[in-house]
Amino acid sequence: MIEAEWWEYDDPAAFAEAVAGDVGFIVESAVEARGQSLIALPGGSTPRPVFARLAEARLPWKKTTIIPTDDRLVEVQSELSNVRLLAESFLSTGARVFPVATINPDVKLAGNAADARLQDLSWPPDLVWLGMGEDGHTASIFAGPDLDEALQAPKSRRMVGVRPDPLPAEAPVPRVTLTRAAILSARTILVTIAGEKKKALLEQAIADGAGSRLPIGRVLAEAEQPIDIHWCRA
Ligand SMILES: O=C(O)[C@H](O)[C@@H](O)[C@H](O)[C@H](O)COP(=O)(O)O
Repeated sequence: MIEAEWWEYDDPAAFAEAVAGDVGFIVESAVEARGQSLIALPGGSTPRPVFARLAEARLPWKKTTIIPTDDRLVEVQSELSNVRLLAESFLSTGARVFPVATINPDVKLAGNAADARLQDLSWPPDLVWLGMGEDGHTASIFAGPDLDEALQAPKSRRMVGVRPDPLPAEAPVPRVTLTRAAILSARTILVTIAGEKKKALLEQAIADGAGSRLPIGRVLAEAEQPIDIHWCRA
């Protein structure tokens, strides 16, 4: 049974402030305990106001590495690039923003390259922060041909390449994504969603757990750590 703790907000500003505060606490605690922090941040639109607040916080950024939970296989200057948003949001803080995507027509090779890059990092992440799509995907773990590989990858495998089918309308490109094992290795897992529809979907995924038809339910079902869910009504 997934142990989920829900935090609910009516006001987007309160949501952004609370999540930025939690992430900042994780970064500070990690640097205090281990001299460095590694956080994995999601793409999408929900996190953007949080990134803006977080980047203003006085944190040990120079001892912090930021990776995308997943990224699209596009040029870094593309609007679709997650690492581009992370660089725009956090490079000015002095944090290291660590790209994982390479342009490769063979998504499996792109996945191998991304995994090799992450093998160079001190693991596990102090935080994996996830969003969720209206189809229940999380990171770039989608239902479809690559789901089992992302779910069943061994603990040593940190990223895989995927080509969702159908390609998601908001970013119809192949991707690399953290595997379930990599997500669950995190010291802390945090999920942010907005709107009633996604709340109901995530509640169902959590209730269904390993039997969920939604990727996020399958990912979180094996979690041993409690999952903090921040939901903004608006
Ligand atoms: O690369 C991505 O698109 C994200 O990692 C993805 O998993 C995102 O978190 C969800 O699609 C939710 O996106 P919104 O926050 O925009 O709803």
